[in-house]
Amino acid sequence: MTMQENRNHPGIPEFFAGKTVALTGATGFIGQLLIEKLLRSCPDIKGLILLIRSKKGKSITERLQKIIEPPIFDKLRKTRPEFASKLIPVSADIEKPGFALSDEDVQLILDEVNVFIHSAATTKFNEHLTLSYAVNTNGVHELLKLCRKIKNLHAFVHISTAFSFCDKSFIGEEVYPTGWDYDKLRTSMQRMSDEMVSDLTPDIVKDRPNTYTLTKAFGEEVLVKEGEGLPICIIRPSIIGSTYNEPIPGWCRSLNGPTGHFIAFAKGYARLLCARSDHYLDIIPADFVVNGIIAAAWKTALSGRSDQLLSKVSTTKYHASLPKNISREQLQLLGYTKEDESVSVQARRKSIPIYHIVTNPKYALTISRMASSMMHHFTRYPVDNALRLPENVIVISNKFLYRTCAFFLEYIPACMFDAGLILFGQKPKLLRVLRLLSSAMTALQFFLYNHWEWDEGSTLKLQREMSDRDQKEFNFSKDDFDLKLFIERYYMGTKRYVLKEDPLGYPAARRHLWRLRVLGWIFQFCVFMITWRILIPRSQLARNLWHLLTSFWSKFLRFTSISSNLSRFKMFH
Ligand SMILES: CCCCCCCCCCCCCCCC(=O)SCCNC(=O)CCNC(=O)[C@H](O)C(C)(C)COP(=O)(O)OP(=O)(O)OC[C@H]1O[C@@H](n2cnc3c(N)ncnc32)[C@H](O)[C@@H]1OP(=O)(O)O
Ligand SMILES: NC(=O)C1=CN([C@@H]2O[C@H](COP(=O)(O)OP(=O)(O)OC[C@H]3O[C@@H](n4cnc5c(N)ncnc54)[C@H](OP(=O)(O)O)[C@@H]3O)[C@@H](O)[C@H]2O)C=CC1
Repeated sequence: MTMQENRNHPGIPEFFAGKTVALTGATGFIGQLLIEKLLRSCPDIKGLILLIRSKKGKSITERLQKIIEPPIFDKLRKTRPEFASKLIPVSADIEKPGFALSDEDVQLILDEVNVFIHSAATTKFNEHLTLSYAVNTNGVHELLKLCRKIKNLHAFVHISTAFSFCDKSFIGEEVYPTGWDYDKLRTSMQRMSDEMVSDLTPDIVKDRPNTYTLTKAFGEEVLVKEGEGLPICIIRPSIIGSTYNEPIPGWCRSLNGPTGHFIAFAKGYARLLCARSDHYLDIIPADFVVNGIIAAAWKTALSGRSDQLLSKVSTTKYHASLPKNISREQLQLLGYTKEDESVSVQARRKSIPIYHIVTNPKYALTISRMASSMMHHFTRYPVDNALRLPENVIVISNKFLYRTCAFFLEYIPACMFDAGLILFGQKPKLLRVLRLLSSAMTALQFFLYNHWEWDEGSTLKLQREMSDRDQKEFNFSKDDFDLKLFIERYYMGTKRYVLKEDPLGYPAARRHLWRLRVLGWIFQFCVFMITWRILIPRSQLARNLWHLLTSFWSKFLRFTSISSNLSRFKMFH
């Protein structure tokens, strides 16, 4: 589809008019934003079928109410108060066969759905492989079975991650082989106990940092191997931050990604970051991701099946490297395969449209610049009740040095603080927070030490193919993107929506910071005096130094009083 041809096609809102969209992951961060954006910017959409599971004793209707509660729906509440009537919740658990959908709900989906967006995933990095596989890999397999039966499906949008192939440093628009036969692996895991799977996980995960990225990569392979004939596309966002502009700037809601660390630094819980300071942190605004997803659905629907393009694609043979600590026989039993793939599978790896929604080094900030820009916000817009004065985030790349510094600068003060809390009859908390942070830091480490670049060809082409109006309404272009402003909004959003602090509470927070600063000076002075008083009776050198200092001090005082008397004398004469 050339740009000119495409301009004659319906625009995005026109395409969605009268269409029904099904969405998994509706309760998630991206799912919630997608619902809002589709209802706001595609007002004639017929409806949204939301696949939700009941959780923690909450029914799906109760959970739907929670989805539309946050302030991101305020605009819609004002302009289209009846918007919720377009939302149809259906009970679906991705971990279960056929999502445990009722017959009526299956029929509703088959009859009504035109666009399917698959956003559900377990995003926890350290999830048990069996559960991660069930949701992130088998979920895709179950969904494709369902989609094949849908009467009028125009597009299936699968949300993956820019890190699904993070074992490579340049990530192209293709689904690389993981080296595993995911189906055989599933069968093997079914025969094993949870402990056995846990023991083997490091060998299975191999060059990847966690089960999340591996099972997401498998999810993409499912699309390659089982999605033939369907109008599929894949979205790969990098680290999703808060919203940049819409529906409100700075919207975020969990500690995922860097948010937890922003809070820890702002509150003064932590001061150190174990990372390569010259590396880029590829954080992308959530509204760019949502707009990219909607635009990709539109484009996929207009382009048709991805395998129509098969003939144009050349094939390459891949040779994935073998895991090291496990024998070849064991590996083959588990499902590791070196078998050659059919030409059609090889071609599909490159023919499924893939959209990288990333900042890429051209627009990203290095970790050290991000840390210093954060520092500026911490003091300008302080958080309430900071524990310690937020100071410059110290980025240390050497892991041993980091641990040593963390012991002195974070753990010892935390122990002292917790001891103080216990003394005043309160529950200790700082050590627990530091332990959580350290677990998060270990989990995120891989992303702070490695460097990636992504091919953005299809994403840029997609932008060019949108009409001027749609480019504005569904913006994900970085042309006018101000990363520093985004980081500021992200931080303010963290404060307002995650910490739930009053945006007008700065004067009190600043006064609190000032008190902390004075307390810090008093503390440093006391520590100095105590150490000194201990040293003076024991060391001649300390005594000499003390005399030197006091004599300098008295000379200085005498000099200033003489010079001020002199100047007074000059004034009067
Ligand atoms: C100045 C520059 C800064 C840069 C700063 C570095 C940022 C570098 C980002 C890289 C990010 C890559 C992102 C890839 C892009 C996707 O594709 S993935 C999608 C994003 N997914 C995530 O971010 C998930 C990350 N989180 C996890 O994997 C797990 O929660 C963790 C961190 C490993 C902890 O797992 P766990 O020990 O099993 O504990 P879990 O039950 O999950 O949580 C326990 C507690 O920790 C808290 N917690 C969870 N996450 C965090 C956190 N990040 N911090 C603090 N506490 C946390 C929870 O709220 C919970 O608190 P309580 O409710 O008990 O009070
Ligand atoms: N956030 C990020 O930084 C990035 C995210 N992504 C991808 O984007 C997508 C959306 O992420 P995000 O919204 O942030 O994730 P969230 O963790 O906020 O949401 C995950 C969603 O998946 C649902 N889900 C998980 N397990 C099941 C299950 N067994 N049955 C039904 N639903 C289930 C959750 O439902 P429930 O509320 O019931 O648990 C929730 O709605 C994911 O595919 C993720 O991999 C990619 C790159 C970065």
